[in-house]
Amino acid sequence: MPYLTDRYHDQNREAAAARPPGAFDRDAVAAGLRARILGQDPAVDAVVRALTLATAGVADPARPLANLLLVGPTGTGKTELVRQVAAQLRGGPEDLCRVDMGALAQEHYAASFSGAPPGYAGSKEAYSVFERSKVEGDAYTPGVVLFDEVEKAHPTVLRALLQVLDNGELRLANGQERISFRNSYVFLTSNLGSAELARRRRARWRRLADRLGDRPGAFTRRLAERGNQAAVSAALGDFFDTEFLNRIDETIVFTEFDTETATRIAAVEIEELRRRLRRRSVELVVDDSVPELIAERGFDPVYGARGLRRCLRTALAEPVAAAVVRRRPSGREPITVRARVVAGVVVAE
Ligand SMILES: Nc1ncnc2c1ncn2[C@@H]1O[C@H](COP(=O)(O)OP(=O)(O)OP(=O)(O)O)[C@@H](O)[C@H]1O
Repeated sequence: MPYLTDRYHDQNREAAAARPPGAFDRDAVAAGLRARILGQDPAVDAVVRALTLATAGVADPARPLANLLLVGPTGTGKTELVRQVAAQLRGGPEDLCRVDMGALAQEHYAASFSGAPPGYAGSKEAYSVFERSKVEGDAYTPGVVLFDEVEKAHPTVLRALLQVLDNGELRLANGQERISFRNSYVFLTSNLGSAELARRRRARWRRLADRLGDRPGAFTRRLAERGNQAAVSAALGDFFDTEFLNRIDETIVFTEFDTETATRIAAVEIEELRRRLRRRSVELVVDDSVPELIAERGFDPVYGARGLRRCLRTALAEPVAAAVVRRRPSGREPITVRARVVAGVVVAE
């Protein structure tokens, strides 16, 4: 007799196949992702391609809707892209099942991936690291699953993950239940190859510095990108079995971004701050010099955009907060705060 959960998943898949046509607006999704993920157009395009293939029903029904491996340096938008996919397809950027594979590096924690075996505490409750509703979605909504820093997981977890990537199912260790990933987009992130990319970048800059004035043209850039792809593939090939890599539909390489992209990201983050303040009746007016200052101070190619947020807090949010409490120690009457750069620091008044 088939498991009840199997029946549920079969129904789930049929229902998913019957999603009303037009529910996925490719252009709107692409524009939404591009507005939030800056300087990584090839990565956004690759994800939109995968979503389109799956929505058109081209994907193998016995596997996840797509298995995508996102690789590249820290702070370049890998996790953020998955969050934005969840925002586009589900209830918001937090509406996804995120599994921190770094936390499953040791064998005794690794067991939580597929739950407790029979006879162990928790086996009846079928606990695992997965939130079923976010993995399985429903008739109109796909699941979104993110396995972060996949290279850090214990080998037993990687073996179980293979099941997920291959059959779109995870049999829980209690032997009685399964979680279906067949209606999910599965994303995996990894920093493998990043050290090599950084080394290549340094070498490139050294060569360029030697030839002062010789700016990289489109051809040189394409050549460098191809070299980056090859460096990442080599690092992945050294670490993962071919068996694992063969189950990935596409490997998407994120690249380090430049100061111009960092300035645009700073502007997006500032917009977010303005929205938060507006909810408290504070209108923040920011001079163009502010995002430039934040990008200049907070951006470091090694840490990507991670430093930007920290810098935004210390360089802009703190003086703005001080201005708000100075001018409006209590109450909620609307005020306008202007922020501009004076002698290298943000002045808010
Ligand atoms: N390309 C980008 N466009 C817009 N914002 C970005 C981009 N990259 C990074 N950010 C910002 O930086 C923060 C950190 O980025 P994110 O978590 O996506 O990094 P990551 O590539 O997943 O790094 P890690 O490998 O360390 O997990 C995000 O919350 C986002 O605000």
